Amino acid sequence: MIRFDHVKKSFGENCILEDFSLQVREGEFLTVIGKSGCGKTTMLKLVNGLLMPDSGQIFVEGKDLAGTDLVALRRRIGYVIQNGGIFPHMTVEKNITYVPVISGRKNKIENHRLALRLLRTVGLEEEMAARYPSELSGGQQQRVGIARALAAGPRILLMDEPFGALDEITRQTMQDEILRLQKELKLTIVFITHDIREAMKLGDRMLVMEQGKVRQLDTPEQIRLNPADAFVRELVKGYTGAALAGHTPVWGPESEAEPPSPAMAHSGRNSLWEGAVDADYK
Ligand SMILES: Nc1ncnc2c1ncn2[C@@H]1O[C@H](COP(=O)(O)OP(=O)(O)OP(=O)(O)O)[C@@H](O)[C@H]1O
Repeated sequence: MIRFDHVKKSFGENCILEDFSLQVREGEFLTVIGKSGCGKTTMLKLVNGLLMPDSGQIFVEGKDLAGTDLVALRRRIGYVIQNGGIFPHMTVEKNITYVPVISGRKNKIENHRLALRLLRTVGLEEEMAARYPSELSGGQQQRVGIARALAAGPRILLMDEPFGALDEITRQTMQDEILRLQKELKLTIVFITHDIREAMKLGDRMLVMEQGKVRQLDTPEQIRLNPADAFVRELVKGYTGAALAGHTPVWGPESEAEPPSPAMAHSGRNSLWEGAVDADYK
């Protein structure tokens, strides 16, 4: 479904991905974990053409992105970020139908029905369609973000720390919901997280990244049982320890657990994405 072939991506002098190769299978749930700044978001943005590689090739659904209409591609691929990335000045319904509308689907009755159906799909009441994002809880906003990403009927969903800002109970509910949606809609999902337990729970396979390189790509079970090196072992040790102690280690500001190294702590950089999303679809 997604293939990176020897991809290189730099920002100026700063090489972020070098000789990066990866295949994501159709219908797979791939979780991606690694230190802050190791290139996870860069990798994700390369999939929907928000960034282009310096060299190497990227294929989505078998097509080389180099020869693809990137605007059309972005509208076809669902994209969910922390806090949902929904537009505060639009009602929930307008948010959800945003991509269909800018893609030319102007029938108001059909769009209204679509919004109500998607609200039900993500477990929200239909009466929320008329509300503004400020009138929703964080978890509800995240659901609206997912509903919006699903509006164009994507086969691929890219999720960048979507549940990072949620409390533990809401986060677990959302994790179960996204697993249900993935099976129901047969989605291929690439999901970035800083939470090792989330990565283990959701992923059919897990990609552990370090400095723009694949450290290990395998099932959560194999990664737990056979960590490829000391870096992965450290990561898994955090998971096992936390599981025994009964809490989730989150490499973020809200974490009670120490991250494996200070650099592992999350920078919270995703908030920079807010407001940029509108442009991303155009
Ligand atoms: N548009 C840009 N211009 C210049 N440098 C960038 C740009 N986008 C990202 N970077 C740099 O590239 C590196 C990788 O960033 P990226 O966002 O991919 O990391 P990440 O692994 O997703 O981090 P985090 O977990 O903190 O979100 C960082 O050093 C970042 O500062």
